[in-house]
Amino acid sequence: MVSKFLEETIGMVEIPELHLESGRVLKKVRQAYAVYGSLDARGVVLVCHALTGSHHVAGPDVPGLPEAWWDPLVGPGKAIDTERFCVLCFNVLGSPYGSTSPLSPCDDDGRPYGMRFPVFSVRDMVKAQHEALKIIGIEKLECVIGGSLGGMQALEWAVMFPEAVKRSVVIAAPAFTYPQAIAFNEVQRQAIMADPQWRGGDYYDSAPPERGLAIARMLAMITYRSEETFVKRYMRELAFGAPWDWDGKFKIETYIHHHGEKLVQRFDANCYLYLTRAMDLHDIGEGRGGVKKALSMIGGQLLAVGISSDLLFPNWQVEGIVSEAREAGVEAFYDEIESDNGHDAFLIDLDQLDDILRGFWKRTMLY
Ligand SMILES: CC(=O)SCCNC(=O)CCNC(=O)[C@H](O)C(C)(C)COP(=O)(O)OP(=O)(O)OC[C@H]1O[C@@H](n2cnc3c(N)ncnc32)[C@H](O)[C@@H]1OP(=O)(O)O
Ligand SMILES: N[C@@H](CCO)C(=O)O
Repeated sequence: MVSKFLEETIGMVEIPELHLESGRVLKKVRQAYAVYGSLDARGVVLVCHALTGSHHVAGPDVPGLPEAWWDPLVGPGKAIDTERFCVLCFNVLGSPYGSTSPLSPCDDDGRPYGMRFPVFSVRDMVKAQHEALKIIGIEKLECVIGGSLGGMQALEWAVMFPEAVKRSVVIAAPAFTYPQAIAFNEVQRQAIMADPQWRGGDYYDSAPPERGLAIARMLAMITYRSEETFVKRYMRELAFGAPWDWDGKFKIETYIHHHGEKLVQRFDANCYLYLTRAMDLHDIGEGRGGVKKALSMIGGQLLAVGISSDLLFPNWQVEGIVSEAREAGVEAFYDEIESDNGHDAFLIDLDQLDDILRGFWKRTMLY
């Protein structure tokens, strides 16, 4: 029977023990997830979310979760078609939207872990998702797809579990995080840590470090857009006042302030520290004899999608995955979103992404 509406189920799986790359062990690890369509569908598509996203990928608002971020792409008849596939997304380890994170109670005293939470990696996120899928009863994935941090997860999925992943789509993510991106992340973390309200991460009984987190997001927004966008939208226009009196602001200033103020209402500063650290640690070649050797482990087909104006993870870094993967004998394709919107184009230019995905499905005979 064909259903006209998107059906979403929010669930939770608990993994008894998760052995992290660092050697630390987390017990009773919770993985919140969303499922779209029926688990009896012909196959499963796993969607991986980015830094501040959640497992709520599509559909109407869900209380406690941010607005759906890929609604135009996921649903009946859409590029990620919930009438053909069961679509699943996990809230990543370390995120504040339900999965185990620095907000979770620590075994020692029942208080939130804060900075006592172990540093974890993208591989740990993927390992947790793999364990959770086993509990749910899913062994094979028609496709794993994600952008940014989600793209890092999709690539790790393809390398770590080649027997399970038939296709992977890596959008706006590199094979490893280059130094400039680590530098951007470090400035953001320092903004949080310099906020006196951060208190070494132990702020759960007091006011949270909103100022620091807002400044972190302000910088991040500059890396998520592009000079072209800012010139087109704001150029040097004033939002209000006179800038030589300190009471005035350019429109570009009020824009980044707006996004800073919005994030503090929905995100946790310690989670931000840990998730950005996990992005820094991303390197598929690490411990595997280099990037090409790691890519040679991929069993299925790979599509990497760059963004022409991406400042954070420039298109040449994404294209590099494909050239190395081909040399390693993997059936790999490169495509590009042509856009001025910068890194976040994978959340904005969805008509282009729709075409790119449908093209990849055709090429790889998904349908
Ligand atoms: C994939 C994932 O897993 S991550 C989750 C994705 N979601 C987010 O990142 C949430 C934050 N949102 C965003 O970054 C963006 O809104 C996107 C990526 C969703 C869409 O991008 P765009 O369409 O370019 O939106 P834009 O960046 O212009 O933001 C629009 C907001 O800025 C405000 N804004 C625009 N210009 C200005 C300005 N000069 N001064 C103040 N505010 C401004 C708008 O009023 C609007 O506010 P609202 O969101 O409160 O309604
Ligand atoms: N803007 C998105 C993507 C960042 O990579 C987010 O906040 O998660």
